[in-house]
Amino acid sequence: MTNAEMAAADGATIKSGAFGGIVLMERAGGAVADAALARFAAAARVHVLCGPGNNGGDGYVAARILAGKGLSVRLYALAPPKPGTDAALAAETWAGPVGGLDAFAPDPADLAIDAVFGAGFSGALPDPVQSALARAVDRRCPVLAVDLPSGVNGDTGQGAGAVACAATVTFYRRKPGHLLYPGRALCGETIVAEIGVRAARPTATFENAPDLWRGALPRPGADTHKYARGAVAVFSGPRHGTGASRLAALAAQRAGAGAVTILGHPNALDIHAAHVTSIMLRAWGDDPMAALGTLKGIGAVVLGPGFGDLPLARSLAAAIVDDKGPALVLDADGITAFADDASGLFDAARVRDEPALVLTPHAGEFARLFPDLAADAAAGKLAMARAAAERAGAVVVLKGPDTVIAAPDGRAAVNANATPALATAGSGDVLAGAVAGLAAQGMPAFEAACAAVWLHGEAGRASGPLAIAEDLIAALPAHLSKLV
Ligand SMILES: NC(=O)C1=CN([C@@H]2O[C@H](COP(=O)(O)OP(=O)(O)OC[C@H]3O[C@@H](n4cnc5c(N)ncnc54)[C@H](O)[C@@H]3O)[C@@H](O)[C@H]2O)[C@@H](O)CC1
Ligand SMILES: [K+]
Repeated sequence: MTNAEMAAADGATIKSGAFGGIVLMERAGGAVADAALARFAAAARVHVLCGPGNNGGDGYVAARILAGKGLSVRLYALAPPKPGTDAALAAETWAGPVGGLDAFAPDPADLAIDAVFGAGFSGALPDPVQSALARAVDRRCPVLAVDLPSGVNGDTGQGAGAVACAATVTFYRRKPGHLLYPGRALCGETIVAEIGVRAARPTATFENAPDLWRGALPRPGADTHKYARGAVAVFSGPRHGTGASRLAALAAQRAGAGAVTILGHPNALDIHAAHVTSIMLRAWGDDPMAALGTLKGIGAVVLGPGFGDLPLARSLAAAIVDDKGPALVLDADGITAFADDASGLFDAARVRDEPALVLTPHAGEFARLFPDLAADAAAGKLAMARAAAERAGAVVVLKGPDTVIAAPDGRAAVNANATPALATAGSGDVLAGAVAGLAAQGMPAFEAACAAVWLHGEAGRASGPLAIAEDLIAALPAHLSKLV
């Protein structure tokens, strides 16, 4: 849930009359105290740093509970809570002294609880907070964050001046900032505490996990045949650039597509022929689009990996999207081909009721296609991907350690299972092929992209830190077959 969605859920829960805000705050502070006792019960002293809002309120509650359990607790406030708020009520229950942040002098054997800012934070971290947090790091005192490490924006994960925490206790649902970098790394272990909040309305933001798309995975019936199981076409690069398209084609097969064909210039197909067996090869003459037209029942096309010829990629992609035929996964050179002007492609893509175009840019390619969105870095990766998806009428897979998958209807998922092993040549080609393999089997584009990104992450984990792209392909089926 975004910060605003969480505030709305809090508000609706309180309005429902089940219990007041102070009860939620007692539960939130109680969950923080529980986490502190479970992980840092031996702390010589517990320093609680409180801000002026409800995040600080949670801190006063936690301080009172921990002191009641016999721990040596000190409390420091950036500013007193505003009168009349739940935080002011919570502060009244703290009977001990309140120091200023400058009095905070931690030791390595202590614990610091960061209750300065949470969901209500935006903008820049004030200097006194930044220097207090930096003292905890300098003095090697572990930090337990309430809701978010102070300075991390819950919507974007951006966090200038925030420090890496040992653990973070958040409430009800994680926020995008817990999954997007650098926030994800700054949170440490993230603990989600149920405090009795109930959602006001459904959210459009998800962690990418099988629950989101499992129901849409292809499950072929007994009467199926190879073309009905999903036919994919992959455009090859030139003679000395065939590997990327081969990886995409193999990945499409391993994602379950029943018939995969590589289309290419005859001299490139000679190279493919020496490598592949169950993949079909189709030569194009002067007209690659006509060659595509001769293939049976194509459900998805991959264009871009190792393709090389940008003008040809541009005209092919435009023709495929105009045709309202198969889904198109546009990757790598296919994206770069539209760097100067993608408006025609996007206009044609937006006509479809269901998105049939999938763009899989990394940050650099994204900036080529959407320079204005990329320039507004403060908006964050999630907002960027959402705006791009809406503009392009496409599912946008904005790749990275925290890949965001966004649909034109506003849904977006943040992926969290990737490992550095995926940063290897050909890894993106495998992903593009897996998206196409699933889409060709009739999976809607958003679900297909989410599933492919997740399976790619699992394949990376299973293949270990030294995985190469070929290993990822080999590891795909084990993870997919567990889910169908
Ligand atoms: N009923 C609720 O809404 C609940 C909220 N909870 C806690 O409440 C928190 C959210 O509370 P709030 O909405 O009061 O927000 P916060 O307590 O996160 O921060 C709001 C305060 O910080 C100030 N602030 C924001 N950005 C600043 C900046 N750049 N520089 C200086 N000051 C800045 C604001 O003026 C305001 O005083 C959550 O993170 C969670 O910890 C929990 O107690 C559970 C229940
Ligand atoms: K905090």
